Amino acid sequence: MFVKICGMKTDEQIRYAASLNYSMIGVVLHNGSKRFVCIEKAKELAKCAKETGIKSAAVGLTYDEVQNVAEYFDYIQIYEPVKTKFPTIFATSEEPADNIKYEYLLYDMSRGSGAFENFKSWIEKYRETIILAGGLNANNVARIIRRYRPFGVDVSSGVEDKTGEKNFDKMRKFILQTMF
Ligand SMILES: O=C(O)c1ccccc1N[C@@H]1O[C@H](COP(=O)(O)O)[C@@H](O)[C@H]1O
Repeated sequence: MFVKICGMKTDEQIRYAASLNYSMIGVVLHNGSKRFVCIEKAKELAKCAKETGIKSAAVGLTYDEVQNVAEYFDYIQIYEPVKTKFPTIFATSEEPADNIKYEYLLYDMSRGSGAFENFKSWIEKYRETIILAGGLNANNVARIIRRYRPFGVDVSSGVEDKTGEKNFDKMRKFILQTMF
């Protein structure tokens, strides 16, 4: 199971995610996010991910938000269907048109809000390739995996504590729930 964790803000968080065998980390460059990091910090975090061997994604709502750091990351994660020269995680809550090109398809209604909503029925067609996100946590992820059998899952709020910081105990419990 592919398991991505989003909203990394420190080297320590990245190293811990790598030690737990998360598949990919995300660094958020959307200015309105509480997980926003500046360009220089994003470059540092991308370097740390490379050192640990974990894959990395620069996350923004638009290509404009990630384009200045894209070359430092393995992927960009964007919510608009633009063609770029970078390997792309296309994030959407609508079924993608056939002409949209991406390396990974991410279903995400939440965009880092932690809100869970039932997944739309069109995702069933993509179950072998899709990554599911939106309000996942250690209490619901195993049920979602059993129900949809997706390629992967992605989490952010569900592994944070009340202050909005990544919680190492929740990170560990989450990934354990994806292994069965
Ligand atoms: O995490 C953010 O702040 C964010 C901002 C802008 C676009 C996407 C963002 N995060 C992505 O949303 C999913 C789901 O988040 P959550 O688990 O419901 O909090 C997350 O995994 C990121 O890929």
